[in-house]
Amino acid sequence: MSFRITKLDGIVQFQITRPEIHNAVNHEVVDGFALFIEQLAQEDVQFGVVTGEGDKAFCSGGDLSVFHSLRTEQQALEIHERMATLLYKLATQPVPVIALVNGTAIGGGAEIASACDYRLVSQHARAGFVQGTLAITSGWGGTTFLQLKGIPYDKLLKFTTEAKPLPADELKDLGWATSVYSGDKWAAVADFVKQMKQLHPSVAKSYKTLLTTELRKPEVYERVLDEARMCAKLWELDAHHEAVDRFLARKK
Ligand SMILES: CC[C@H](C(=O)O)C(=O)SCCNC(=O)CCNC(=O)[C@H](O)C(C)(C)COP(=O)(O)OP(=O)(O)OC[C@H]1O[C@@H](n2cnc3c(N)ncnc32)[C@H](O)[C@@H]1OP(=O)(O)O
Repeated sequence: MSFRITKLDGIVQFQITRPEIHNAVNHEVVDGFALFIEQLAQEDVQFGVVTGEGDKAFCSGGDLSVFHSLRTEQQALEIHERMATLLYKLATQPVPVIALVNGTAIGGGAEIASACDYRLVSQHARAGFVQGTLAITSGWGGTTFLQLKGIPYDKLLKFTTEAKPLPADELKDLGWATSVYSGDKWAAVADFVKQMKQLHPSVAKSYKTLLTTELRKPEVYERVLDEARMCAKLWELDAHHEAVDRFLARKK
């Protein structure tokens, strides 16, 4: 199985369990995300956590060996619209979700973390929208989420266009990392939620609902779908397919 969902003490955890390929997202992980979002709707759930197995990678984005078989704009649009819709649902459902960025978060992996409410980033982790190195753009809503969450326009434009992973301290300066931790990731989560968990679950859910009023407007979901459409349009071009070919052939 490419993911694991566990529930303990009011916290539902979603872990990508593909450490051998830096927790890249395949179709099974996408299906797992849909299940995770369903489980967040249970009455006794206070927080969600998304993380990657191991200590090297949170998620390295779409699995290039799987998604490389998608050649046309229409073929790419299907998976991008599905993932963008799931991340929009994650961002707008009432339960606060923590991205426990235990390692490299790049491409769609950085978009997944961007859709979460908090980003708890390991001191050794790096994160970036590297899609540009493959001649495409973010396609799962990540840029829209970050703009709506208040990352300054010029900083966000540079962060996306440079397509370069940043270290934890720069992610904090950017306003992407909520906080930076060192040591055990689960202890970091426990410490982060300690005070909030002492209050009635309705408090955290109500404040998230209040603060996502803008995000929940229909025109924002349309913007997220436009982001998927933009990526799919670039996906079809030779520049993208040649870049992925180079990545997959680099060790041969
Ligand atoms: C809208 C989202 C968008 C989309 O899906 O359309 C994307 O997310 S595009 C994909 C963006 N992600 C990438 O471009 C990352 C590609 N991977 C890397 O740059 C590196 O693997 C890195 C930096 C994650 C780790 O580098 P390192 O040198 O430490 O390790 P290796 O490169 O040797 O990786 C080990 C092993 O994992 C495979 N791998 C890693 N990431 C992916 C991936 N995203 N898809 C498929 N396979 C991946 C890598 O090929 C190695 O496999 P091996 O068989 O050992 O060569």
